Amino acid sequence: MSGGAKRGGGLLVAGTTSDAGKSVVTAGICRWLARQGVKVAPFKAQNMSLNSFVTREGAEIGRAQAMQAQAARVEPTALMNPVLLKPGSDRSSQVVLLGKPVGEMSARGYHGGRQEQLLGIVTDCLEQLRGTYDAVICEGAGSPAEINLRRTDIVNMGIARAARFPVVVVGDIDRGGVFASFFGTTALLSPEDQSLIAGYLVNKFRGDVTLLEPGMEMLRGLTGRATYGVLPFQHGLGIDEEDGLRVSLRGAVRESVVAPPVGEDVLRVAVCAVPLMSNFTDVDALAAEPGVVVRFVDRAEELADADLVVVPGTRGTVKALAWLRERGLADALARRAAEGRPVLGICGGFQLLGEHIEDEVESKAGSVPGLGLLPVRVRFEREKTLARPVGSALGEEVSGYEIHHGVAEVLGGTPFLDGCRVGAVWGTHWHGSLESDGFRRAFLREVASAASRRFVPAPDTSFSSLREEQLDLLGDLIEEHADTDALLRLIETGAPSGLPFLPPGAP
Ligand SMILES: NC(=O)CC[C@H](N)C(=O)O
Repeated sequence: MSGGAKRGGGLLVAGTTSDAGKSVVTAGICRWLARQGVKVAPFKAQNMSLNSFVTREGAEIGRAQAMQAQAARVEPTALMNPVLLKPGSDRSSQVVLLGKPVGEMSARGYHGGRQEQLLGIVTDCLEQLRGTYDAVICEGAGSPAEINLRRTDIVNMGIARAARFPVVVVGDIDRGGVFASFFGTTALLSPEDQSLIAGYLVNKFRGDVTLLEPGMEMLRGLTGRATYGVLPFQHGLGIDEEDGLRVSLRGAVRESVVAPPVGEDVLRVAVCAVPLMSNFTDVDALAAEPGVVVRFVDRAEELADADLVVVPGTRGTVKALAWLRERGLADALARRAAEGRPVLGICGGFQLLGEHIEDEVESKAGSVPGLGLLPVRVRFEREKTLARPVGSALGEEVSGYEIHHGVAEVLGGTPFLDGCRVGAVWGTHWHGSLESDGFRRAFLREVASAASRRFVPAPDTSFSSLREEQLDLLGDLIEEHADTDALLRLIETGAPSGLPFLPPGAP
């Protein structure tokens, strides 16, 4: 395959549960194949996430697929994630189709018909990718054995069946129950689906593999299927994961780099864990700086010792505003602003720092007063702004991306990217600006000085190199701990024939 002799091979990476590690395994396989000279693309028919990215063509896709494209060393496109569901509540999501929003939909309405119509579209996207790439590594969602959803499935066995792709099921052994999960996941599928389940991949293993080996032998005896690898537990690999419907990251600390701080003080960043937080990955670039400690908070008291408070993006600007007020965070932010202590609002977080919001689109709440910390008026439009702007701030080049319905009219302050700054309160619609190394350092110097901290940013943190290192680590995991010859055979020739059927099958 490495010579590009054969087109259109592939594999579906499914999971026994959400969070089993499908996204990172898919990325690892992409990086390993790319290193072998294989022209490879990632694919996820349908993703549910509030962490999204804008392609060069201006299409919105899940961040996980953009990260996997980088692992594959190819430019991300809408084909790689044709359906993106962005939850707006527990029951409804914005449906983004081929990179553009097409409407809000209830879960019932979606599974009750719409999803079936989408199978044709997503298989068509996969076929287009297969026509261009030697291999397409597909990621499933949740578990392929969600028996209530199988009939309308377009992301697990639905897509594997349409493409006749072999399936490898990833299980998280750290939670226990991995053998039963592998067995049960297989045994609850129809005979036709089971014929594509090639085998298993154990993820997040700690300890001595020889202790696991008898279990894998028994699993082979029970299922007639091989375990393609045992990947060890690794810290710090949570790059651009999906967030599913997780409501809050309250109390979570973003994993920081191991390098010691350069200056005498650390810098504490508190990120308000607003409802429907979008692209909280924006703060990963801060956590990548030695000496910057990033944590998610939801109490006013937690802002007291923070040197910088970030109000991140949200799919519910008006909802987030009400939440900040209810929890006393709004008052704490106003006090900070008055004291000249730094606050950074990004996208939805920027919008709510303004004076006024007119929203007949997202919340349909009409006219809502903002926190009034920035001279900005926001009006929500039906048309979504999707862009990849470049510009400069604090004398440094900045690039970012924009995903929002709200349009901001900036009425004063010092210009800052597309937004403005008043005193120590900064606001912009741009996501990803902190990934620009020079700007991030300059911004952190401003924060340190406003907070009177003897914090010094490291002179050489390169966010893109750190990201590359992580992707390389994922490639190493696959190369060193999976049976890559067997995986390559699967990708090239499909599931082995004669795989046994495990009763009872699909109900
Ligand atoms: N990404 C965001 O934070 C979006 C902000 C807001 N919900 C809008 O659509 O305008």
